[in-house]
Amino acid sequence: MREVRAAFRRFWPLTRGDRRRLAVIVACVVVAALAETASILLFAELTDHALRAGSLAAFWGPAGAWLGVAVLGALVGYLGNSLATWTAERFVLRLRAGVFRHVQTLPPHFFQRHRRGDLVERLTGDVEAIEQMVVSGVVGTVSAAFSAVFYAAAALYLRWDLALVTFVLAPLFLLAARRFSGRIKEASTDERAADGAITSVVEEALGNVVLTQAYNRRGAEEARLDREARAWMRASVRGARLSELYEQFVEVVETLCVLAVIGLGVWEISAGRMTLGQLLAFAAFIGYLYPPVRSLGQLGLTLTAATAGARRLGELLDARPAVTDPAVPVTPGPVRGWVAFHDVTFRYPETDRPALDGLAFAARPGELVVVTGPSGAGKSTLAKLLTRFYDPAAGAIRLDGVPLPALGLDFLRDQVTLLPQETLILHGTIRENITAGRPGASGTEIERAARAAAAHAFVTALPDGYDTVIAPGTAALSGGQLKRLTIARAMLRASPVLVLDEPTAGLDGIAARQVVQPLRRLMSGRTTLMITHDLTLAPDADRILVLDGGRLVEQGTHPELIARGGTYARLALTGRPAPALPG
Ligand SMILES: Nc1ncnc2c1ncn2[C@@H]1O[C@H](COP(=O)(O)OP(=O)(O)OP(=O)(O)O)[C@@H](O)[C@H]1O
Repeated sequence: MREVRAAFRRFWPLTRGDRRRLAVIVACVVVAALAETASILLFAELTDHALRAGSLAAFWGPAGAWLGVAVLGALVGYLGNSLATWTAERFVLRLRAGVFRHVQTLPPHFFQRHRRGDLVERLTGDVEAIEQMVVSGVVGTVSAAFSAVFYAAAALYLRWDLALVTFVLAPLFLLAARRFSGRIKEASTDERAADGAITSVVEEALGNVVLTQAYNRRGAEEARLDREARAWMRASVRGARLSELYEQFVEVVETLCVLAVIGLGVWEISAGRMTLGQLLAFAAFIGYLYPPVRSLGQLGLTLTAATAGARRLGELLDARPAVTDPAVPVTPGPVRGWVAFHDVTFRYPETDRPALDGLAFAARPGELVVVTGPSGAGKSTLAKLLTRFYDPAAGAIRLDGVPLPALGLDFLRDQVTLLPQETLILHGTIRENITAGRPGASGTEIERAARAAAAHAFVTALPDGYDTVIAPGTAALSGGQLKRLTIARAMLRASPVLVLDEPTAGLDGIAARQVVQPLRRLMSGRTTLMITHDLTLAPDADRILVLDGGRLVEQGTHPELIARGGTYARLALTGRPAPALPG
């Protein structure tokens, strides 16, 4: 119950803006319950005055009133339910948008540590589970509570002594619900986790379809899905069985209660202390009273099941972004592109070895700095720090003399364009893919960027030209062509600093050569940090940094470093790092 309260406290504020609507829903629910109560009392009147007496004259009055009450109940029922659905969906919309907004700010290591399918499940299934608790849960509780109170009051009004007997039995339902809730929660936690695992397996298998087929791993993937699907099936069947068991148990208890009332009633009628109409109405109230009491018990079960989703969503919301915007960002004039690393040390969360250790260098506006070194040296980490995915643990990074954390994040990322290792393609047209660099760019600007990226010719050769729809993993274009589209996208950005992470990675010799000219055009006039193992462009560099184990081990121009005969010379000549020294 403590967990339910905590989850409720966390997510209830999201109903702000809809509270008045919730009040209207509650009012509708109350009026509907009142109408139901009135119709049962009218039924008693009809039985006693019209039916038993066989009097048509006594029929019209209560019949008309009953019809009126039924129409009123139908109207408010419709209004209340429509409003409740609308409010519940709005809640889901708001919650999902909020969680999605938060997830988008999380650092790269968060996404490496969580399976994507599981995150998808949290943003879909778990979000809906919380709605069940917060909106539908509240409306359901209020509706059940008011109905129970009205029916109980009417039963007391008809026969207080009989009513008290039936009330004594009501807590049985709540006791039963309590007994079942722990086990149902366990089953639904397992079910939610298994849902996430299934989505992950399907997502991963579809993403890796080439590996699956080429290495004959279809059987293994099917077995993986089967394992997760069976876990889901077990949890789902267990949950359904428990709910069904609870339902049936409650059904029997309810029958017992109704029989007890009828038995007592027959006795009362035989003694002349009760009319048939009263007994029928009384039995109807009992029949009506137990379902809301039962749903109050059931609600406890729904709530405990929803806390499983709330906990999973809470984990997402509790993950903190690695960097935040400054309260009052510095807004410098036009950035020229001075980049300086001052003794920068950085360690990824939960690792003990620094990925960068005391790194210091500077780049002047328009300079090309090539960063090379063996795998795992910290090169990509340097790119992540300059684009501020993380802040250094020690030291500082400055852009035009301003420490990066003092600049607004959006501003910084407008100044520093990152071309990451992977060719990132959006689902959309080629035009949309290029304009992602600068939304609102004109057709002429797009074409100019595409020409500079040597992409215009192959794009216009496509039947749909710039309107060709492409998607991640598309086969419509080659790896080199897609790379040139991403260069065109970067070209559109008027940013003074450029970070290229392995721009020729994954391209063969010819494709790599085809991107060299576009890259030169892209780099011209911009301060560029090019991270690469491919040293084709190294002779153009104003400076080459050689990293190893997170440290800067050599620095200089191509001829200087070749003459020195160290790590760089070995990398340039053999493409391989120097062998590690023994000891
Ligand atoms: N998200 C992460 N969590 C923990 N450690 C990480 C993470 N990313 C990188 N590392 C570690 O940091 C070190 C530097 O990694 P980095 O990716 O910067 O190397 P790199 O020089 O770019 O390598 P490569 O040339 O293979 O791309 C490595 O030891 C790596 O294992």
